[in-house]
Amino acid sequence: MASLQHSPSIKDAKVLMVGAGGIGCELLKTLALSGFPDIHIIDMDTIEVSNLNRQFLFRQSHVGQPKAKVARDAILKFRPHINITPYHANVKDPSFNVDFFKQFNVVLNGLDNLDARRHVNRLCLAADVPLVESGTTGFLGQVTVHVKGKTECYECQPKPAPKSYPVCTITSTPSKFVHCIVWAKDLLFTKLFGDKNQDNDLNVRSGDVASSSEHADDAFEQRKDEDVGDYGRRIYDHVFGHNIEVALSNEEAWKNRNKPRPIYSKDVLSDRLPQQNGTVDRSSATDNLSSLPAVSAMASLGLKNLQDVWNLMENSRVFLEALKLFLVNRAQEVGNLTFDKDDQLAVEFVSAAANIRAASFGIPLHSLFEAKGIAGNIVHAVATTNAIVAGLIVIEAIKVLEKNTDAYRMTYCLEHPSKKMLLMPVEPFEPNKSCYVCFKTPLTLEINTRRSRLRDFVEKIVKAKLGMSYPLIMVGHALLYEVGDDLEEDMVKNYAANLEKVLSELPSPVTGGTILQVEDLQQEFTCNISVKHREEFDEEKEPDEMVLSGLTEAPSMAKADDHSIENGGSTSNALPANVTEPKMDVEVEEISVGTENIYSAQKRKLPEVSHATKDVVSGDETRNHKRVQKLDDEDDDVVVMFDHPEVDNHKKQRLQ
Ligand SMILES: Nc1ncnc2c1ncn2[C@@H]1O[C@H](COP(=O)(O)OP(=O)(O)OP(=O)(O)O)[C@@H](O)[C@H]1O
Ligand SMILES: [Zn+2]
Repeated sequence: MASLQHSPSIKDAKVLMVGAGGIGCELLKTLALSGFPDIHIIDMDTIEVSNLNRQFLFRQSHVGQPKAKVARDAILKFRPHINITPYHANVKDPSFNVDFFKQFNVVLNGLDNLDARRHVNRLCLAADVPLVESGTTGFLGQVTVHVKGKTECYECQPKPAPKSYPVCTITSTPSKFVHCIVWAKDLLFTKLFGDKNQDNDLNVRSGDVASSSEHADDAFEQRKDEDVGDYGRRIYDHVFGHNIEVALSNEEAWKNRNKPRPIYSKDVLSDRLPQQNGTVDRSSATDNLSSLPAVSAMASLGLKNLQDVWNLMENSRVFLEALKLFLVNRAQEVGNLTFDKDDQLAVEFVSAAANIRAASFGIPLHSLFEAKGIAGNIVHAVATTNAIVAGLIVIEAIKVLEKNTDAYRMTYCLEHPSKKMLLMPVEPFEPNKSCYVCFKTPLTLEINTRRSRLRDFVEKIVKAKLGMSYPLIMVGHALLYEVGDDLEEDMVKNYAANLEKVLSELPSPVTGGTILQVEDLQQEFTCNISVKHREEFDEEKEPDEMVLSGLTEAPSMAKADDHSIENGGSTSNALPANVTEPKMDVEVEEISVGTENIYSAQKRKLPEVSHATKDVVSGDETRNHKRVQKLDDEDDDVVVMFDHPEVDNHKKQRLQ
């Protein structure tokens, strides 16, 4: 340590850390102990109780305070002379522009989402500052080095979309518990407590049956003077009873499938539910009651163990109680809620609804603990992996500062030693010549230029696919659209009018053969898009009526050919927990990282085994490349499957 602290590369270094969560806390500690004198930290979060088990710089008393600032204060207690500058902010904030990034010798990411990672990647490229990128999920982890022109950038390799499911599986023919969870979370929860204007496929589709949507839409509105308890039962009967009956009336759909069973509240629950544990009957809510703090349905009902699998009656009671608590105690949030795995009442509602639906479709029921894991795409964090990854980040950062290019390694942390190795170092890849980010390779967009509006293009392509926040769109020298605070009023009006025009009717028409230049002013990132006019699109397969190709984005692991719904985490792009432990092979399926977690698993050929690897393996190279692969979820449980040389059979392990 002493020798490190005197290393000139460290002594003069100014580094930027993005993210002060699981990896970030470990990283800041390791940087401080290694002698880094000037550290800037950006983190947009405040501390939550659930962070305390592994984000060891934080204590109970810090809950609610900004992570970046508390992390700094904790470090200064034992390294008072270090310069630590905290920013409680989103790294996408415009003040963190290219000039801001240029002041650093290296940027170190400890983030938990793809969006922020892509943003930092682009700023590092624009500012020409090396980036050390990282991520962990459970025991798996990864650290990669990205130096402009020398190694691949963060976006050179495909990042698969979060797992998604065909809409009809979710709405009509669930066969796994995860399908019920997605239905409860993305459709029912959103319909009842979220944005009412959002498209919602909640109602059961049934080919021959005349759509009951008229009836259905009314069903979700609480009627004037309707008691909240009665409303809950009506919703229950509608979604678990009526909708299933509608679905069943389409005989054709059930020829080769097990028929679901309609469930009505009167068959499961007695008319009068006993009040437990002193629960107030809030069905006749008063203003006083609406000021009660957020509550838990299971607590009201005296259900204590998260790991118990509740029966249909218990789930039904939790469902009704949770619905009531939302409407009475959290009325102000209703209409704006999105599912959040850290929102206890939301988890209770979703878990109960998913279980009732599972009961209807003959799918095994699950505990709230398991349901939460599936709904939140949770792979439980392992503090040790974060510590190892943080150490590896610092090792790579030092190599970057010393410009020791040949020594750069991407390192994968594995769950089980293979040939006695838990860490797999690999030489970095060269930049990918077809990368639209670092190689500026043009993209191609198929679109109906006579039907799609500029707004569709901006929302669905520029923002959603290209990850741009402050876009500017040009054809030749003509500006079609831009955002910014300093725009003149008539420009703002022009751009607003352009947004509503179809592409071919813009002042500078966009038609087949047009090259659109799209730029993000903050990221200083430009890409060219070659437009191809296409008349027809497949409603199911291409619902956006736009097909962008040339992106380094892998297809979703689920059937990518179907209109689908994701089981995306609320804030992250974490994979569902079905990531397999690598098998020794000649390929690596790279784990790129999503939350503090890993989100992508792409097959890629490894170059020669790095020297470091050879050393550890004592010469036996050929079998020592790792392959990490994501399985299709054949199981309802959150499982990790291992295919390991030392273990003959696949071994399933439930996540703890
Ligand atoms: N755009 C962003 N700007 C700044 N900080 C970000 C951004 N996106 C994510 N972060 C930060 O990255 C950190 C990631 O840490 P981590 O993966 O441990 O997540 P967490 O939110 O602390 O924990 P968990 O998700 O498990 O509850 C978080 O502290 C989060 O605030
Ligand atoms: Zn690239």
